[in-house]
Amino acid sequence: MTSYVNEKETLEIGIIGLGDMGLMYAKRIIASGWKKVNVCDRSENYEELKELLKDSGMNVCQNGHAVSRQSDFIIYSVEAENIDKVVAEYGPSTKLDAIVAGQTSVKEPEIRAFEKHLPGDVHIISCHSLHGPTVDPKGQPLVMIQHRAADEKFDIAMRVLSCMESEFVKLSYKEHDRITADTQAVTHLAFLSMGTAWKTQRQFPWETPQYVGGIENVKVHMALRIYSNKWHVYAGLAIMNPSAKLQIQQYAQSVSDLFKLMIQEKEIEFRTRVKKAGEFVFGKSSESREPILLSDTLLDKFSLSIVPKEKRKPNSHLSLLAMTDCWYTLEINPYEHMVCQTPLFRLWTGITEYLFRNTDMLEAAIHSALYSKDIRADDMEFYSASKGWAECVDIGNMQTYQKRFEDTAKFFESRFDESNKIGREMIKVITTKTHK
Ligand SMILES: NC(=O)C1=CN([C@@H]2O[C@H](COP(=O)(O)OP(=O)(O)OC[C@H]3O[C@@H](n4cnc5c(N)ncnc54)[C@H](OP(=O)(O)O)[C@@H]3O)[C@@H](O)[C@H]2O)C=CC1
Ligand SMILES: O=C(O)C(=O)Cc1ccc(O)cc1
Repeated sequence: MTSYVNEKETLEIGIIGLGDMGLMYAKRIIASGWKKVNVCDRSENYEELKELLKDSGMNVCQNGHAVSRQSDFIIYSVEAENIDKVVAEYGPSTKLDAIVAGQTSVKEPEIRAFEKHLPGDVHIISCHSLHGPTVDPKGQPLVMIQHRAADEKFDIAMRVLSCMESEFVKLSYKEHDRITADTQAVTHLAFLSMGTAWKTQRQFPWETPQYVGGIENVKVHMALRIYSNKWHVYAGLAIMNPSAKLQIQQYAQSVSDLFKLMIQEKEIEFRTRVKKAGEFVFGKSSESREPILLSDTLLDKFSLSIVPKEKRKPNSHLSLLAMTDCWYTLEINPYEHMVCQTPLFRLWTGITEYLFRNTDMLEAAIHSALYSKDIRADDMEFYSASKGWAECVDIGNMQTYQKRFEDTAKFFESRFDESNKIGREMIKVITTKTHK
């Protein structure tokens, strides 16, 4: 990649939407020496942001027109739900020959908005950092989509975004949406369902013996991590991704099929189905790999629980058995998606792999799924929750999603700070010690 003399002094970079991701991008771009960074949020936030960012080196603008008129590389970092409206408003002001990108988590609506509202003489390159704003971007995947852009413009975008020190992954927007439907939308659905099931039971999982220790800690902290974030991020990437519906439906179906076999105690059918799926996903292909996850014992230190470890009870791990069943049914190999892994997907695949590679643990889960009456209630609630979430995504109503999300989030609110601290540490450990 050739870089140009004085490029960092002269190239104007614009960011529209100064929420968590937009601000993180702006700070990193400035920190790596780019001198002209024009930013804005909604006009009504202008005065407040101008004051707040007066020493940041950013040029705070009144609105997206001002950013678009003067910037050579503009990144929209707004809610997926708003992308069409926001691009319709500011897109026509885009500077001639500029590059326009978007940071939304789902690309089909973003690309559609760009094609519809941007002038023909601007370049379209999209991007997506596959991690949240509090995760160190270094080494994390950063998807780059050269949709309608000259190579020379794509090089500029890569030079600017190299400040993230992320791993670039070049994809088309369709590939992006297909992969993230699996890595993100389904993963989130499983954690959302766990949260809803716990809430419906009025149960803090760390106070219950079957959720104590080891990989249970991953379930608890990642579920709470999602619920402590903004609902629109998860709603957008599930509801607006055309590829997500099928995968989400299949996950809910897998939960339902397995649960039915469990309550009928159909051991042979259940066992055969679980083993067949496990062989497909984790059999030959994973034997030669280093396991993704750290040991169950190491994960024990990430606990919110005061229940002693000896009091641990077996768990059916219905959520993980269903994930494997879903991958098998859709013939998805999760390892092929690791190029687009998010920390959550890595942990989710990691605990599923851990269960399937540990014969004793898998046996205990199968036995408990079929015969432990005391966890039936939890599994029943998980089954209903996953069905409810899948229906909610299928119907596609953002307000319903918001209500479901916030209802559960409220139940866990008092533990967010504590859990997020542990969750961040967990992600740091798993990404630094076992990356790639
Ligand atoms: N959070 C995450 O973990 C990740 C998020 N993403 C994606 O990045 C995008 C931004 O997410 P995130 O930063 O978390 O969300 P935020 O809600 O924190 O940020 C979005 C910002 O855009 C602002 N905005 C809305 N309309 C306009 C407008 N017309 N002009 C200027 N600003 C506007 C919003 O204002 P207001 O709040 O008033 O609407 C808000 O400040 C989303 O599409 C998300 O899917 C991608 C990777 C990770
Ligand atoms: O790791 C996850 O899946 C997260 O929950 C964080 C996240 C949310 C949205 C994105 O577009 C990318 C990452």
